[in-house]
Amino acid sequence: MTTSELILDARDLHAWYGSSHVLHGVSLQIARGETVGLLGRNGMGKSTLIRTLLGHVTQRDGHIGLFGQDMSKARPHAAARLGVAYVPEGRGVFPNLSVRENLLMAARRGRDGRNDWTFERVMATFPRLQERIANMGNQLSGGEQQMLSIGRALMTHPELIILDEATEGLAPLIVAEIWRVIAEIRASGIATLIVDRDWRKVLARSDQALVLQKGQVVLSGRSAAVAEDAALGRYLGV
Ligand SMILES: Nc1ncnc2c1ncn2[C@@H]1O[C@H](COP(=O)(O)OP(=O)(O)OP(=O)(O)O)[C@@H](O)[C@H]1O
Repeated sequence: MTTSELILDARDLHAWYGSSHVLHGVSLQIARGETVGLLGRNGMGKSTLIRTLLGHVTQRDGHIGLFGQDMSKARPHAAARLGVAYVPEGRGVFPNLSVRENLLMAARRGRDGRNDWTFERVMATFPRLQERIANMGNQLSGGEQQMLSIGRALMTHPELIILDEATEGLAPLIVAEIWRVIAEIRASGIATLIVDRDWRKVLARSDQALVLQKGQVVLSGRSAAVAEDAALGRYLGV
């Protein structure tokens, strides 16, 4: 893979919370349109890695390249302007705006002028949201809010969507619905970084995967190979 195909090129990342050293030299590359799974037990550094990539962890070291730009010292929001949409667990919805307003407010063209994720397409992708179109954000169930968050991310025409525990705590039917949408996003050519407790699904639906243990990458590669690795169960505690 040539460097120019990489939309994210993070190398040797370290992160600290005060004196606590949490990431110990993590590298992560994502190519255009690629789906990457990020696995690891609780507290191993997955969210910290994402927050570091987005510039939210200020005590950090290492290189972060995004679309060929050096973002190592960038502030939060700079990544969003470049086309990275972050869908944090159960957040990102305006409670006092309707579903329609939440979506329309997020709308903007992609960096290359793309406008293929229209309001109508998002509605067609999430039939449940269509039924709730006039409801306020705070009248939605947790699953509907999560869908709305993903819908808002799509309306920004991102190059990369980061989904941190998008299915956490949701009913099985809703979880299945979200995985269906994740597959649709993948098929549409948007790169994704996915954190989810269901490691089997993550590995079955991603191109590459990496497993974190105590802030270090202990296993990485093609997802199919990671799924077959004898050490996987030990790292995930399953
Ligand atoms: N704001 C914070 N201040 C101090 N320590 C933190 C903070 N956030 C996370 N940590 C610590 O950093 C380590 C990594 O946490 P992180 O949330 O990145 O793990 P994770 O793999 O995402 O796990 P989880 O699935 O539980 O969120 C843990 O030891 C955690 O206690």
